[in-house]
Amino acid sequence: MRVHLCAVGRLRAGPERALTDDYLDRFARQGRALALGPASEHEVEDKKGGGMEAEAALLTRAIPAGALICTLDERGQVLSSPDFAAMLAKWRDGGRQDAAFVIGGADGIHPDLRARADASLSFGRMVWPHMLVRVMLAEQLYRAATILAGGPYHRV
Ligand SMILES: C[S@@+](CC[C@H](N)C(=O)[O-])C[C@H]1O[C@@H](n2cnc3c(N)ncnc32)[C@H](O)[C@@H]1O
Repeated sequence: MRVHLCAVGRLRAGPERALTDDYLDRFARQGRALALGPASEHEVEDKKGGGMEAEAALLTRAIPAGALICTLDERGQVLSSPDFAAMLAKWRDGGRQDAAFVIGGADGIHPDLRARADASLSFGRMVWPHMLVRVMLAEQLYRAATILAGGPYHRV
């Protein structure tokens, strides 16, 4: 199952870019034997100030047809890392080719796009900057792959 990170905003060169690249590389390597990944990033930007609605249209275009959709949202479900790994494995085993993780912009994700999602994942009730959410998601994807592979990275 291919993984897509569909995000509002560009991660420019800097610590968040370096960390995201590192974790997504590790995820690609670890996930290969698990039929998970690689993960690709799709960054969208609405330069006309169209707000959440315009961003939702761009995000919808970035999500591959037929993909399972997981929004990143502080109002979403808080999962343990093993539970997140189990969700990924279930999605992979369900036979869909693509899973899209959607990260919103400053105003969040439009309610219509949130309503279409198959899952909504929260990294706690605090609001994080979208760049950090991308880093954390990349790390959790890598961690999930190590959990599914039975590797030593994740310790309970
Ligand atoms: C700066 S936040 C915008 C928050 C916005 N006020 C809202 O109502 O969603 C940008 C994006 O980061 C992600 N995000 C921020 N905090 C999060 C959290 N605790 N859990 C999951 N995703 C989060 C969401 O995708 C959000 O759309």
